Amino acid sequence: MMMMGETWSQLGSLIATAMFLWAMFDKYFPHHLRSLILSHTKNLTSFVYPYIQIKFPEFTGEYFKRSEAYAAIETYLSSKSSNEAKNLKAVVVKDSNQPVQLSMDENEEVTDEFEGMKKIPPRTQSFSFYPEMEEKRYYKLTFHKSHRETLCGKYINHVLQEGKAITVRNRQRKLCINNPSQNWGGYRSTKWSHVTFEHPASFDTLAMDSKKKEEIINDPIKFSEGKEYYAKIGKAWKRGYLLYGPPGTGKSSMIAAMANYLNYDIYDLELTMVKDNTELRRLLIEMTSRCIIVIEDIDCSLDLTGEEESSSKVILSGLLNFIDGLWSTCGGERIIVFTTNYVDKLDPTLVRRGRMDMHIEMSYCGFDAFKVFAKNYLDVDSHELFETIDDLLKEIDMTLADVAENLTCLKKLIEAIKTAKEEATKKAEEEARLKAEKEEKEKQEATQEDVKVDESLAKDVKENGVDVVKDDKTLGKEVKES
Ligand SMILES: Nc1ncnc2c1ncn2[C@@H]1O[C@H](COP(=O)(O)OP(=O)(O)OP(=O)(O)O)[C@@H](O)[C@H]1O
Ligand SMILES: [Mg+2]
Repeated sequence: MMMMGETWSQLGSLIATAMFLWAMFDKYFPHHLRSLILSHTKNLTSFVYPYIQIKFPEFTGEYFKRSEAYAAIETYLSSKSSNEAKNLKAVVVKDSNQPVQLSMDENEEVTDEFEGMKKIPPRTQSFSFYPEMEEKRYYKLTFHKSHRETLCGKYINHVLQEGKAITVRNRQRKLCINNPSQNWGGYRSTKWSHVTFEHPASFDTLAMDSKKKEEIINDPIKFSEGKEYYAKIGKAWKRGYLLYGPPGTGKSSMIAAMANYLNYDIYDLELTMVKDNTELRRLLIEMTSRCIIVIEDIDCSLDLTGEEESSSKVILSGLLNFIDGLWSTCGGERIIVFTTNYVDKLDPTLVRRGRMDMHIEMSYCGFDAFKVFAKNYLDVDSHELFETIDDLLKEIDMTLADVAENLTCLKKLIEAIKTAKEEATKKAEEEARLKAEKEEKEKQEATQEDVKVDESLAKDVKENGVDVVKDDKTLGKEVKES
């Protein structure tokens, strides 16, 4: 404790002396002498520490969008740091040529070499990684001032380009979901959590009408190649699809096939977790480009009836603003997909043409769709039973999920379709019976009501001696008299 007290008192007197000297310097040295001394001090400092430092913060802008430069440096360093840094972070990556990817841990520093500048002591340039108290993370590039020109231009470009190239090489697509809002706060918290997207669906495995499928495939392909076209016509580079149809007809499979084909990330936006427009905007701004934003069951997500009305309307307006308002231009190269089982329930403003560029109906299994399944599941291109199946499918609405489930062999499928048909017939008969019963009951109730009215009228006549007809006449007389 004594030692501590002494240190503090020494420090105090040191500060007091420094302040006294500064005050004397400020008071007695003429202005020109002062600037001369200051410039010499600067030169001296630069001689003693001839390094320049550049910071690359993780987040930029009002909404703290994660900086692309930061991400590129992070990736670039992951390829450099494993030889040098002592503290590393490991991420296991499936199906990659590098199953474990290492990157610099916090407070680490690595030295890099560029264009033969490695001989210059003590180091050419180094990146350090510092989390501060407020958790603002950044990479700091330190280099000798004699390399300023090369390093500020060429080297930084090299790092960013290399970082992006590594990202493309190691690219694993992400399936992101929005976090519950209580997890927000601080710089480091992300609005999205992600897992690696590994859905096996492709346009080849997607069963549907072949002509329709071709149209659908061509559209996103044209879109993804259309950067110049969108710039030329002055439209934001994005496209909206509305997928509608009964459950189990392939809406989610279609989204997965699109993402796999285009090599896009998927952002599965759960609107019911979004509390207001600000939150929505922050989520949307944090998405990477080249992604598909999916809002499943949009009719359930935006409950426009009852208590939820006001907040849902706000979210709806924010969503529309993002689809084709000013916010739509941020990010670029995005596909927005809404799915619903009930297209009629949707707010017309949301699905009007131009807002959702393509409305795609996913319907029950037809013969074309069945043929895709037969090929994929059984490796059969044609078969004598195909005709029977074609006829049966025309008579019954069967979802693709049900067909897929029963496609262990053609005979079993035929049995399943027949059973489904019988069940559907029974169900229809039962519904017709219930409807007839209901109508009959309503008819009977109506008759009983009429009888009751007649009885009460007769009672009135009996008790009061009032006759309706007579009463009417009396009334007519009164009117005339008045
Ligand atoms: N068109 C299709 N092509 C290939 N497989 C399909 C298709 N439709 C359905 N399936 C099969 O049925 C399963 C369910 O399909 P999917 O989840 O895509 O349906 P959905 O239309 O999104 O249903 P929901 O409306 O319930 O979300 C899939 O895992 C897939 O195996
Ligand atoms: Mg689905």
